[in-house]
Amino acid sequence: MSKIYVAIIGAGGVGKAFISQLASYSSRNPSLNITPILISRSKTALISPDYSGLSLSNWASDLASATTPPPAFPTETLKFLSTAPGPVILVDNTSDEAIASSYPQFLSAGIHIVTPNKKGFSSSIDLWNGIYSAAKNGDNANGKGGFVFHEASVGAGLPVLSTLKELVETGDKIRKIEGVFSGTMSFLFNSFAPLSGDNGGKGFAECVVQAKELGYTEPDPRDDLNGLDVARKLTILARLSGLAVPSPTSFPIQSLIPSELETAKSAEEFLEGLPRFDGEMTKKKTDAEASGSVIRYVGSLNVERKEVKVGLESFAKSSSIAGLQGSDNIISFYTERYGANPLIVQGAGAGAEVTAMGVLGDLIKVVQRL
Ligand SMILES: NC(=O)C1=CN([C@@H]2O[C@H](COP(=O)(O)OP(=O)(O)OC[C@H]3O[C@@H](n4cnc5c(N)ncnc54)[C@H](OP(=O)(O)O)[C@@H]3O)[C@@H](O)[C@H]2O)C=CC1
Ligand SMILES: N[C@@H](CC=O)C(=O)O
Ligand code: NA
Repeated sequence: MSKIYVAIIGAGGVGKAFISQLASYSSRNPSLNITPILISRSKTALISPDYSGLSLSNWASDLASATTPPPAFPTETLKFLSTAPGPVILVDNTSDEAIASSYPQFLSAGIHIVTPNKKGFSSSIDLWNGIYSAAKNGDNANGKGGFVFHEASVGAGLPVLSTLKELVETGDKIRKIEGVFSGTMSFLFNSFAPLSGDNGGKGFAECVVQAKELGYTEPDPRDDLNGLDVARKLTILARLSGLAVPSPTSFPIQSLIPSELETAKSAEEFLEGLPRFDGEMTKKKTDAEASGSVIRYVGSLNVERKEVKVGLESFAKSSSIAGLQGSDNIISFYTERYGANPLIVQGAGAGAEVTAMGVLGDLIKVVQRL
């Protein structure tokens, strides 16, 4: 079989785990001739200019000592990838909006895209339409377009988008989707406000720092705490359910960022100031406890009523949402076929390894279609 070229942009938490899973997949499937030709971070890159391929054994130390800047995006990168002598899969492991905005160009050039980056699918509806009109698994089925898959953009490696697509494609009607959609928010409230009520004296800000250290948060944790990460995931689910939500800010979102910290100039400045507001979150927690409940950050999409909502709610301790552990997500699909008993997907919704699994799973979907 001819070579399958892979270009990897972003080598942070998810990127590193992805490369290690790809190396293992590639060695278990040598006949596929998986050939990495680009591994880049924001300032440096490893490039194989003659397309012979990069070694995945020492890539981390090679990249750490590299001085070559990444090819300019999109023009130089597009030129390099579109002149490869075989199929190319671009893996975007960043959360960069500018990279996501170029997906239509790459797809139109026949380059396949797999990514956990939500930005392309949850920003303006025009970008969404641009991506799906260029993609082979969109409106460009008979053209030269590349395939695009983004399972890890919602619920990390959990089969959320594949489940939803299959429900829709087989003719079921989605009525409502609801649950916990953020690994960070799940971890925060499961550890700050556990069912037992006793969290060992941890403040909310301390839990946020821990979520960041565990690799659950977005590169800037304010993107989780302001509710936008969950709003983006619901935007993606809404669009796949047939609701053309114009943008992720076109419905109510409850932010957990104290108004005094809205002007913080960096994530570091924000995290430094956050402990001053621990009392506010502790009050919400104790108010809920007084009525035998716990607080959890949830979202819901009511397709029939065209309503999307994102925010904090109180849940009875016996409910499945209150009983989640760690970074677990729980996503309930209420559909015509499933009736009153929803189809439920549950499990870790953040973390490098489970997210990388979703990205590699998408790469395998592309490979199977080549
Ligand atoms: N972490 C998780 O649990 C989950 C993450 N995701 C998504 O996965 C993506 C990656 O997350 P994560 O790995 O945690 O984030 P990190 O911050 O750990 O990594 C991001 C990587 O992207 C690189 N990068 C950023 N901009 C550019 C650019 N313009 N060109 C090249 N490289 C760039 C960074 O470079 P540098 O190293 O130089 O800073 C870094 O290597 C995000 O879109 C996130 O939403 C989705 C589901 C779960
Ligand atoms: N920051 C996100 C990562 C996955 O999308 C989360 O916590 O869920
Ligand atoms: Na997923």
